[in-house]
Amino acid sequence: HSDGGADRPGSRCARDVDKEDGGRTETRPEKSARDESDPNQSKIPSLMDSSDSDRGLLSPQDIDLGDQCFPKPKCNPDARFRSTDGGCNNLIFPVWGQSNTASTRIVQADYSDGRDEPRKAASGRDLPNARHVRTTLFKDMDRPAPKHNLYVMQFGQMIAHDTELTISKTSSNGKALACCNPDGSAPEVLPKECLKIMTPKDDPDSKNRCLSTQRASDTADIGCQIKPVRKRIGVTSFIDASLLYGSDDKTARSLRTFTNGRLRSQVGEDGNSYLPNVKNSTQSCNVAKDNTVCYVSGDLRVNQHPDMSVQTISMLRLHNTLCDQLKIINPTWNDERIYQEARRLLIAMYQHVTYNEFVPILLGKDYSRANKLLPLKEGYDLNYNQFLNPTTFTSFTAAAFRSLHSYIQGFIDLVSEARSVTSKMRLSDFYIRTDIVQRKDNYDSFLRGLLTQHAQGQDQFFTEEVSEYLFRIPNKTMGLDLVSIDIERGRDFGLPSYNTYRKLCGLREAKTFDDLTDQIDKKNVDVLANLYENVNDIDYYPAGLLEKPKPGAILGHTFQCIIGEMFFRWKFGDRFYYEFGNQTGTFSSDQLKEIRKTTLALITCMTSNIQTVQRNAFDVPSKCNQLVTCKSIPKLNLDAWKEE
Ligand code: HEM
Ligand SMILES: [Ca+2]
Repeated sequence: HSDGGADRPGSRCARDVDKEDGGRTETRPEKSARDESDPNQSKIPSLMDSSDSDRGLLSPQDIDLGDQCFPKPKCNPDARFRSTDGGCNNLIFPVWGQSNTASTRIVQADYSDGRDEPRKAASGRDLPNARHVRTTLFKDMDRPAPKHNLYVMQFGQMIAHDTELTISKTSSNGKALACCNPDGSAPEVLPKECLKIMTPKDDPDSKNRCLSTQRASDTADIGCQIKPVRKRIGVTSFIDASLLYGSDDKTARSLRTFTNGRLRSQVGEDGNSYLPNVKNSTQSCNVAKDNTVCYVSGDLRVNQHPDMSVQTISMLRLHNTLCDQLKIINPTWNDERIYQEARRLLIAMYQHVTYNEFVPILLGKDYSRANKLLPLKEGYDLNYNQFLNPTTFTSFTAAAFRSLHSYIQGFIDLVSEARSVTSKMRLSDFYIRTDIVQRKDNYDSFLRGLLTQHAQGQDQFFTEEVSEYLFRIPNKTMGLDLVSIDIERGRDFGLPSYNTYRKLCGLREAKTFDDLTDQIDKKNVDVLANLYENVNDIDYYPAGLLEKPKPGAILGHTFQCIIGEMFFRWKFGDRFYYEFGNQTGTFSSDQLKEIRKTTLALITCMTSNIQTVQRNAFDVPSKCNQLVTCKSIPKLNLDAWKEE
């Protein structure tokens, strides 16, 4: 394949707007794309005309219905730092975004019994088998993203883990619930707390293979009788690095050294620092010995695969580096002060990369700008909105954001400083086995791989490493199917059908299958018409994935709209968002100026031994995005943190 048009040898490189001239030059590579006529410019729901009540937005009372299931925390309105569990971020609705509460919705749930039973077809029959939908529509094809690297995937997964953790249902005696037999076969009768993902009977390859997993725990499981149920959420909703620091005080304390603000770490053979080891590796990782390397951090998914660990270790090193620098600048600061200041700065840097570099890739730069998602170039943003609920909502987490599972590569490159691939790692050989991360210089090689290897494209193809071999254990040939889980998870979460999201996002309601061809290729519409009885039956996740990407974006209309809405709420609904003025957590204007220098390239250089990096660290290196030395990447001057 070839790279994106602007990168062709001989063509002039488009000037990089944000990182080189402060955004004042308006010559953008997407300009021609933007000019293509798009009759349905999508807007995020929060910015749409609120008099258009037919779109199905949940009423304000319904939005915080879940709050009544949880005690209100007592708040200190003057606190300068975020709480660990996210509570009290909103001083009127202090439960919003707090961990161990419930996720919210923006449209009404669709459960067949109005309470918690998965949706049915309009006819009253069962919806099509999720595995059948998956194998029909979402096969494996090597179609790399033209320009974006695997870091886009990895950074996205970090945000996913930062903002949502589904809690699994347990059996009625509170014990862990097994949905499949130990040998991987399907039980005679599936427990009712399990997702109904069956292998079709006529599928010879997967006879009696069990693809089920637990349903998500909800408010009824903790004795709160609201209807429809809300799904529980195990982490803080905010983009606040809870995956590094923890989402509750006990976890947060267990990760600290209580000396000079630093987080606990272990030193690898190469003399660099890594996340600390979990006590019994065999319980948390798929390894034979208790002392094998296997990590702990603020989120228990840290060992899901090596790149997830690498990403979290990068955050750990950033925190500890900031602590060391702040200590030198302010020698009198105690442990608590350094910890909180470093945490606050790290979150600000991470939010800046998120809104300045990551969000425009997903949603398109023009769309991001038009919907107020891009950071300001200077000065404070004064648009904190205390009535905007930042709690992670279900259509985002159970459908739209998961579509990035399409970006996953099945074989992960380890790459040398000269940018040659030194080895390829099969993803399913390393699920929950991260002990290779700190062998030799693998950490740097994984990181260079994230920077250099193309992601898979955002399309209807998924690597079988996730759709056939998810969590495959060594020596076993089969695994789970993440895409079937995603489809069935949407039903578990009570997501209404695709048509609801079309309306919400300003598209015409489809009365017939043919009406879908405004967003979805006719060929795929025909497949949908074969799978589903009625146009109102179609699940949101598969249909959203089939939508044609919007100009300059990697997502189609309704995923752009839903993901846009979520990032809008995480920004304007987060009182501690780094650009806000007039808040208790506001940075000084000198500090804000420094924070805005942050780039993913800088963070990468600060947290590794990599010598060279491309400036646009979410794009593969190319003629227009050449490797430069880390020394030449602009740095933050922390003198702005010196206290008189
Ligand atoms: C190798 C990479 C990845 C693997 C192996 C992976 C695997 C998984 C698994 C096993 C789940 C739980 C599924 C369920 O039971 O419902 C999940 C959930 C999820 N994933 Fe991924 N994922 C990866 C990357 C990503 C990326 C790149 C994104 C987005 C940018 C993402 C977004 C999500 C979201 C939002 C959830 C729901 C979280 C929750 O509800 O707890 N994942 N993923
Ligand atoms: Ca969080």
